Amino acid sequence: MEKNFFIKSQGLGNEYIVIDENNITFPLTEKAIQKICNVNFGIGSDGILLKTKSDSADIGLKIFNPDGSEAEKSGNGLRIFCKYVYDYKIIPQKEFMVETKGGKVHATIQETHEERATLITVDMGQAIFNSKQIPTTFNSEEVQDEIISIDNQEFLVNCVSVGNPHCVIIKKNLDIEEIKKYGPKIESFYKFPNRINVQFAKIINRDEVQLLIWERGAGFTLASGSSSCAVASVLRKKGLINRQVTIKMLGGELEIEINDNWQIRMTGEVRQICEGILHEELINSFL
Ligand SMILES: N[C@H](CCC[C@H](N)C(=O)O)C(=O)O
Repeated sequence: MEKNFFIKSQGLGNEYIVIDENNITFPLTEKAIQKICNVNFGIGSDGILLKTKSDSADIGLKIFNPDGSEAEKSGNGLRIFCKYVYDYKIIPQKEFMVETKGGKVHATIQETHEERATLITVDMGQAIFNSKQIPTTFNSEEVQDEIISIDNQEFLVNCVSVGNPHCVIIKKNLDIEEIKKYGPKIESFYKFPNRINVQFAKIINRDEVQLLIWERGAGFTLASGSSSCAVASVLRKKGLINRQVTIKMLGGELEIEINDNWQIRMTGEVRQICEGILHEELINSFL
C-alpha cells in the first residue's frame, strides 16, 4: 500500500479517517491530528483511527479526537475500523478481536453488500456505573440523578463509562441550541477530571430513544456509538427501556442490546466515503 494511504468512512454521519501506523511517514502528533481533521486546512473529520499492532487481540486501534486527545473507545469508530480491516483484507475472517485503550472488543461483519453499506456488530464491553471508575469526583458511589449547576442552569446528570466517560441528561424535549450552549461547559465541568461526552436523551417509548450528542474533544456530532451505548445503559438501569432499544440520532439509528450483567452489543451501518494519499504539502504544514 502506498505511503500515507488513508480512507475516510462514516457511521451515521460520524466520520473518521483511517491510517496505518506502519504506513505513515510522519509522527501522528496532536498538531498533525488537528490539521488532518480540520475541514479547511486538512481533510476534515470527527477523528482519526490509527491501526496498530496488538499482542493480545487480532489487531490494535488507537482513537483520536479532532482536538488531538486520545479516546478509550468509539462505537462508530470501531465499526468503521472493522469494515476497513475486512474490506482491505487485513483480516480474512468476518469475526475478530480489536484491542482499544478502553478494552478489547469482539466485532462481527454482519452483511456486506458491494457498493452499499456494511452492517457491523460490536460487543462494546461492560457499562461501569461506579463514580470513581468513570471517572468523576462525585462522593456518591454512583452518579444517578445528581444535580450540577452551570450558569444558574441546573442539570440532572447520570454518568457511566463504556470504556470512555459519558454524562446522560434525560430531557422531555431536545434542543440543538441548548446542547451546543451547555455541552462544552458540561464536557469540562470540574467533577469530570478526564472531561466527558454529553448526551441529551428523549425517551420515545421503551424501545426507542432520541439523542443529541456533544462529544468530548469533538463537539456536536450527528451520531455516536459509545454515546448510544451509554444512554441505553443508563435508561435500562432506571428500568425506563427494554433490553433491546433503537437509538435515533440526527445521522441515523443504532440497535443497542444490554444484557443482564451490563454487557453492551451495538449494531449499525458503515459506508466508505473515499480513499487517498495524504499530500506532502499537508504533511509539511504540521511537521
Ligand atoms: N469523543 C469520544 C470518542 C468518540 C466517540 C463517538 N464518535 C462514538 O462513535 O462512540 C471520546 O472522547 O470519548
